[in-house]
Amino acid sequence: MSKADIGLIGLGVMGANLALNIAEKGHTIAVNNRSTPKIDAFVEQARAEGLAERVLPEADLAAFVQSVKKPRSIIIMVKAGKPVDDMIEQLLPLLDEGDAILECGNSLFSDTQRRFDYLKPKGIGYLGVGVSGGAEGARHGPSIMVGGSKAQWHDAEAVLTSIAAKFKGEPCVAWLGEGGAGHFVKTIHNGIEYGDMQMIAEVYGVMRDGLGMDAAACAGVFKRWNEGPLNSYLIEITGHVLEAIDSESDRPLVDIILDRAGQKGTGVWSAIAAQELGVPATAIEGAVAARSISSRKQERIAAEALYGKREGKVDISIDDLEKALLAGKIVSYTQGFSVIARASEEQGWGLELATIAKIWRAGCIIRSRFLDQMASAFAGDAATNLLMVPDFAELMKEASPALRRVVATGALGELPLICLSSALSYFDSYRQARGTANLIQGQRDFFGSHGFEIEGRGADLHGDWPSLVE
Ligand SMILES: NC(=O)C1=CN([C@@H]2O[C@H](COP(=O)(O)OP(=O)(O)OC[C@H]3O[C@@H](n4cnc5c(N)ncnc54)[C@H](OP(=O)(O)O)[C@@H]3O)[C@@H](O)[C@H]2O)C=CC1
Ligand SMILES: O=C(CO)[C@H](O)[C@H](O)COP(=O)(O)O
Repeated sequence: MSKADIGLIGLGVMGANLALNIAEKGHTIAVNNRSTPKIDAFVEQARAEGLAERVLPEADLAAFVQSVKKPRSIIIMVKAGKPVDDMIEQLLPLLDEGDAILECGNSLFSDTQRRFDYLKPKGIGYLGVGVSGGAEGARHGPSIMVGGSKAQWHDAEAVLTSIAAKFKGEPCVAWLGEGGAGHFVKTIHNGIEYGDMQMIAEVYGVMRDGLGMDAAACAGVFKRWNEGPLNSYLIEITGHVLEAIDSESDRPLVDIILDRAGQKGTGVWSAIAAQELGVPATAIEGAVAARSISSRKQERIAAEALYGKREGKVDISIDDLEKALLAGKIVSYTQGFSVIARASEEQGWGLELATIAKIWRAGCIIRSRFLDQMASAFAGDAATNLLMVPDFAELMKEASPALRRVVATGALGELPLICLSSALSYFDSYRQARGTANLIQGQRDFFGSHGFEIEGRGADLHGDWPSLVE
């Protein structure tokens, strides 16, 4: 084979599937992986899929780089963090000016920005590319969020567009902004994914523990919901997860999976970014906290023994649960998009919320019917807070009473709804013209002379507080 159109390093779950996708779309691809058995397994897979003639496997990194056409585009799809920096250092002496690295893992956006700045003076282009859709998405069409220099994007555009998911023919890929913009948007995508998953799990908890429904009955509800306004990939797979039976025990698989959620970092990064930007993202924060609580299994066992096991049924309709999920989701997406909008202002990225909603409509884990509505809403309205966009305000007016009933029922029925309840509290705080921070300002001035404002009298005023010293 002559030189490959593009190179890819890291044949794990995502890299292998992305490479097959690229080959399937007619591009020749050189591949490399740290451990060679993965290269052999990949070649076998490519052969089985009739794509071997477009694949150029190279176990030696220098030979791999040499096997790619100049100016080279090299995708890195390895574990995020230090492995990416190590890989860049290994590649640097092998690359020529004008070559580009496309880093497609879940990297922290500030790492991407640092790498971009480090490589620029060396004449090496760097794109930080967020890829979502899991193994299936990578193989058949992911959603792709690109950050970096626009010129570099133009060089990679044809390949990335060819492999991206399509929504009614429109490719779910876009250049979003300079430096770390793509990875920032991917991080918030994952934060929203955390919120969606947690709210779904909470509603499942109400069905299982509060309504006494078995896994099959819950599966039936999620399948039905997937036909309505909640239609989405995550609702769809929830139905499948709930109906799976473990062949060894003949029990629903979900009933024997340990209730301890893993997390690799993007949820936490989303929550940290939101806090640093001063944008409330209570749904994402609640979802991250819920995963952390879930991981403390032994503590929870001890606490249940101390406080007693909750028991008994609650009185809530399936219809209310569906609407509560919809309202919670609106709040969570409102928060996620607000974080993106604020970060864009601070970083000068010029991110377009409508474009982001559009490229999330297919391919990614949070794809849903709802995102199409959101893309139209952002396209037609300057508002960055979805709760103020007329269509979503109508939806919220209709669905929020159900969210309130579900949260109240959960509180009285001792069912944990950390994400749904924080979404409701955000909504109630956001729509309250006169809040309670007046008291906080009074307290701050009392103990620290921090000052407060009185309308018509000006800012930085102080109270004549009593001394508590005896
Ligand atoms: N799985 C998913 O659903 C998604 C994952 N991602 C992100 O994509 C990236 C890859 O994930 P995924 O494919 O799931 O991971 P896997 O665990 O399946 O594969 C990890 C890959 O990284 C390589 N690797 C790890 N450490 C090093 C190192 N120090 N030097 C060189 N290579 C190294 C591994 O090589 P070796 O075989 O030698 O160990 C392997 O090829 C991550 O950033 C992940 O967060 C993004 C979207 C979805
Ligand atoms: O990026 C992804 C999906 O969009 C990955 O699947 C990611 O690993 C999910 O995050 P976590 O492992 O923390 O649940």
